[in-house]
Amino acid sequence: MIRLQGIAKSFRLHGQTLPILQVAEWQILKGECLALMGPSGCGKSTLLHLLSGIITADQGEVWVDGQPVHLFNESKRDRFRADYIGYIFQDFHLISSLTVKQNVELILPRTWTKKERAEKLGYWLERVGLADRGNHLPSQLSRGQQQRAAIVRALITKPPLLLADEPTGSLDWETASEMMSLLLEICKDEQLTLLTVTHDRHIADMFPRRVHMQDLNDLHRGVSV
Ligand SMILES: Nc1ncnc2c1ncn2[C@@H]1O[C@H](COP(=O)(O)OP(=O)(O)OP(=O)(O)O)[C@@H](O)[C@H]1O
Repeated sequence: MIRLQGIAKSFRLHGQTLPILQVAEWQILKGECLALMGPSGCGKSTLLHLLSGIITADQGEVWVDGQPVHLFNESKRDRFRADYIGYIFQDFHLISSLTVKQNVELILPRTWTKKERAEKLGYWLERVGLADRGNHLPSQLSRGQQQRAAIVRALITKPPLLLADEPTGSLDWETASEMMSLLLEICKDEQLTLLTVTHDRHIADMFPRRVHMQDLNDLHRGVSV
């Protein structure tokens, strides 16, 4: 599902080049659910941005579900992101003036009929326990409910790859573990691939596979590439 080959990524800052990522080779299989851990600033979000085509590598290959993301220009990467990637953020990124349903409807393909939209929305809101909250504004929901709405928005189109950047970072432990159990259960049922960045050891322990950036990123292993 994901294959990285010979990746190098640096940022230019104040006239200096800061190497951030060097990944010789890495693979995630279709349907795998994986927690990505590592200290602050080690490049976890940068890796997610590379996989979703928000940024490009200086060199190397990024393959997602058979797509050569490294070869795409900006508009093709935008299209790829819309079709292949579901993103879940720490702070939900819901539009505050829109209801839960309206927030989700914004990203639905124009080709979906009105009936299809209503059915899928109904199904997924029910599935995450928000059946009676579709017409509520984000401010009328708890933080856990807001993240559930964000999960529906990320996966309603069944993207092959779900990327979650600290999705439980702003939730209390009980809400966080409930939300993560739900997300893992859904990904298993729907055979979705999930890559989740987390600082939380207990959240990471819920995943069948865990990877530390230190093991992935040659810069942090002191390996010269
Ligand atoms: N656009 C940018 N320009 C310059 N430096 C950047 C840019 N984006 C990220 N960085 C730097 O790259 C490094 C890795 O950032 P990244 O956000 O990937 O880390 P992270 O592991 O996700 O950190 P955290 O756990 O704190 O969120 C940091 O030192 C950061 O300052």
